[in-house]
Amino acid sequence: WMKFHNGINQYELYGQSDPNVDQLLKDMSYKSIVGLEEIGDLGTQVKIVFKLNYGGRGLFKPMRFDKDTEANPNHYMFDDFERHHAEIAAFHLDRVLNFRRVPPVSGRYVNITRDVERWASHKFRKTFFTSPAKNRCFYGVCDTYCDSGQAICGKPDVVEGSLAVWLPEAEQQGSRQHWANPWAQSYSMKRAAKWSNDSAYCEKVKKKGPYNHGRRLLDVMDMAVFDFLTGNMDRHHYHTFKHFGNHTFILLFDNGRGFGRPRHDEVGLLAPVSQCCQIRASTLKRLLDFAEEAPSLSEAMRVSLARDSITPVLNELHLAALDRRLRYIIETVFLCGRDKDSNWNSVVINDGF
Ligand SMILES: Nc1ncnc2c1ncn2[C@@H]1O[C@H](COP(=O)(O)OP(=O)(O)OP(=O)(O)O)[C@@H](O)[C@H]1O
Ligand SMILES: [Mn+2]
Repeated sequence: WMKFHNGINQYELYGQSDPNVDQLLKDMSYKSIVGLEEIGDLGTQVKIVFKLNYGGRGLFKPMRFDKDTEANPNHYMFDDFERHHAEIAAFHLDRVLNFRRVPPVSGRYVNITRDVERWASHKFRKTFFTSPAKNRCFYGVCDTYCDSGQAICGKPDVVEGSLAVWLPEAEQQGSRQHWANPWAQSYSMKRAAKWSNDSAYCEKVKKKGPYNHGRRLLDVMDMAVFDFLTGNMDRHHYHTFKHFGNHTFILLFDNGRGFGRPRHDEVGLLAPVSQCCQIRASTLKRLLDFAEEAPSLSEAMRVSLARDSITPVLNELHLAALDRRLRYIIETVFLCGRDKDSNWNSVVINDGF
């Protein structure tokens, strides 16, 4: 755990072939839970910070739906539930794409009695009950979805979920800055997002800091590629580590609303790329490699996810969607180059990252 914290640098969360990350993933799946912290104040849905043996800590999001349940198409994104399998798959996708900007996430089986109730405070413990089907359940304390109708239930007391490695605390160089995503989706049922009907939107963003200088705009393009691949519309903000300044990578946690609709491609998520007509050269190369040579993106993901304790994590529909969306991104970039009279130097940017 300490190696992971110490290895975070200005450009990435961990090194390309860091063996410690695989060890960390295993530890998060299997090391004993020795305590917990309740963090109902962190967001709308129930989640728990578990303390593990040997000083580890991780953010647990319990399973609400199995991996084949799709998001309700009549729900706006902000009414969608978080999916633990999306958190796990997003980490693997980020690593397969060589971004290394998502904190490691593992699948984890948790015993509600032994691992949760045992360590729960008085207030938390009052939310535990046995369901009519004789399974052990809890609903926790949080803003919106914490009542007995939305309880998390074990089988009979074991529940599956995702465990994300805890990032360093603010006082240990972990202080994070959060930034509004210029291309955030609309969070209103009545209003369209401001970028969606303004053809000069990108030019306006490009004039403002931190997008007018350095790597940030290209990192936003990478974020769009990533969110389009996962289908996560809930990127209202993004984070950076404060002490690395502005010339640093975008940290991508909170991916639980991805992988909800494998038959649908949310093209609006790619608006930054189609409006700015820019992509980082290393990102495009990575995407082209997956499009043209083996392994395909879906195959690379299948192999990577096979090592998780709750494999397969993604079903075939979600894996196929990754290949389809990958082709769509490449087409979008090619159309940009064509429209700019094949001035590829303004489309594909080699910034050394
Ligand atoms: N791996 C992590 N390490 C440390 N802190 C984290 C980690 N993941 C999340 N957090 C903190 O917990 C907060 C809530 O986490 P997250 O955004 O994943 O949950 P959420 O339920 O989707 O929240 P919201 O409803 O606010 O979007 C984050 O804003 C962040 O401050
Ligand atoms: Mn969220």
